[in-house]
Amino acid sequence: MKLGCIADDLTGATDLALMLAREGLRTIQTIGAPRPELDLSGADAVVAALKSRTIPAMEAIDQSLAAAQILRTAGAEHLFFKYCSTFDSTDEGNIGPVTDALLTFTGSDFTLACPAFPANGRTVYKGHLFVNGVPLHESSMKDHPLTPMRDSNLVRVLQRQTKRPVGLVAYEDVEAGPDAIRAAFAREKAAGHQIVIVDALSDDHLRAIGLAAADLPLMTGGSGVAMGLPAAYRRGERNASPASTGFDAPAGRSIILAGSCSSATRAQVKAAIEAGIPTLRLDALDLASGAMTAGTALDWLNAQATTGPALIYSTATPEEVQAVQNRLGRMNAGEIVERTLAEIAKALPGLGFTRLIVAGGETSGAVVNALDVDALAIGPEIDPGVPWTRSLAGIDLALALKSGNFGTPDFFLKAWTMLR
Ligand SMILES: Nc1ncnc2c1ncn2[C@@H]1O[C@H](COP(=O)(O)OP(=O)(O)OP(=O)(O)O)[C@@H](O)[C@H]1O
Ligand SMILES: O=C(O)[C@@H](O)C(=O)CO
Repeated sequence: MKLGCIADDLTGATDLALMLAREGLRTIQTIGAPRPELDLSGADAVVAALKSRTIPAMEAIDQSLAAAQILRTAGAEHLFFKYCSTFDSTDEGNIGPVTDALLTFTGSDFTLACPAFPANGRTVYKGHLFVNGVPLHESSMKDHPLTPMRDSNLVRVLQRQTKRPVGLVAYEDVEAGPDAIRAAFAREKAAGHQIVIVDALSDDHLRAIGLAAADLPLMTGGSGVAMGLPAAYRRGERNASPASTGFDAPAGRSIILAGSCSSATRAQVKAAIEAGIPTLRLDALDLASGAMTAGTALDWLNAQATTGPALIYSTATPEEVQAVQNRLGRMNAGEIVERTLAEIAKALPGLGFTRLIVAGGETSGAVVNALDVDALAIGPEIDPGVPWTRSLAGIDLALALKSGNFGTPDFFLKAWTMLR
């Protein structure tokens, strides 16, 4: 196995697995660290999806190291730590602490950190992260329910999370190509920097970074910076991207579960409502008081006559989320909603639902754990960063696990048309 990847959330893992598969690596995604009985012998890359983005840093380190050990034992030559393209984290971590621990694990003292993903509007320039052209701290990420991002300067953000000195490889070096990037790595290393934020504004930049960094024992970043790795492993030869074609899915009913409150998900919920999809809104305060339960939602679902997809969502505006968090606390509010969506998900196969779209990384983690899904085969891309997937064992399900901020407004409507 060339590459063992540790992703800090589920939709992030799917995003990375899609990138690697699309660029030509035989890729398997596992939920949690791979179980020993899973046959990984045919895989060039394995992406282990943790749910470690917002847990205490020590726990994130323990889980990441455990996954790293299993991947290494399974033959992984290099490791990749995947986090969000919007660098979701707090001053307590977990990007810095997990990177530190994985550097120590790999016995190395240098890596890069690059969340850029231009296809989804994430670019890094002079160390500053932009989301669709807007500095991170002015984007909707400033209001994220769990990891509000209030500083766009990633050198500063990461330096608050690690004692290892953080440097920058800026646009000029990246633009000049792989050799210049390698020289910049050497320069930064000589200056004592152990982690470098790397600028990237385009896919060409990402491919150049991939070529320059493919030999590092550890890479960290969004899925974008993995784009060049498969070609680097093939020594520069490009892979023809498979066309997005139909995907065989188990027969059954379709449902959308949305726990993401991102602006993209809000637009997708709005479009679904406007298109007349049956919808049920979960109110976080009602869930907390017990006035509404998973049972309420399941009763509603049973009462739906339509054969088309239904939507259950807790998606709310930043003001509504703030009000809920003031009453319940940030993590507690998130957990109450996640627990309810997980409880609903657990009952879905019994009601004949086999085709699911889930919006939100934390939400997807909760839902897929509830459904006992172990590993996923990666299917075609619905939108950049979001593939259809199919469970590899256990209950046969087609799953589209959508990162909060990904997808066009009609995502909840159009994704179904790819299923056969
Ligand atoms: N109405 C609400 N009030 C408060 N918290 C909520 C509400 N709805 C959802 N949440 C919580 O907000 C968090 C959203 O995180 P999640 O990772 O699912 O979405 P996201 O951050 O938009 O997606 P991604 O991580 O893929 O970028 C979850 O913990 C969820 O339970
Ligand atoms: O990198 C991203 O933006 C996504 O893959 C993600 O991690 C969202 O949770």
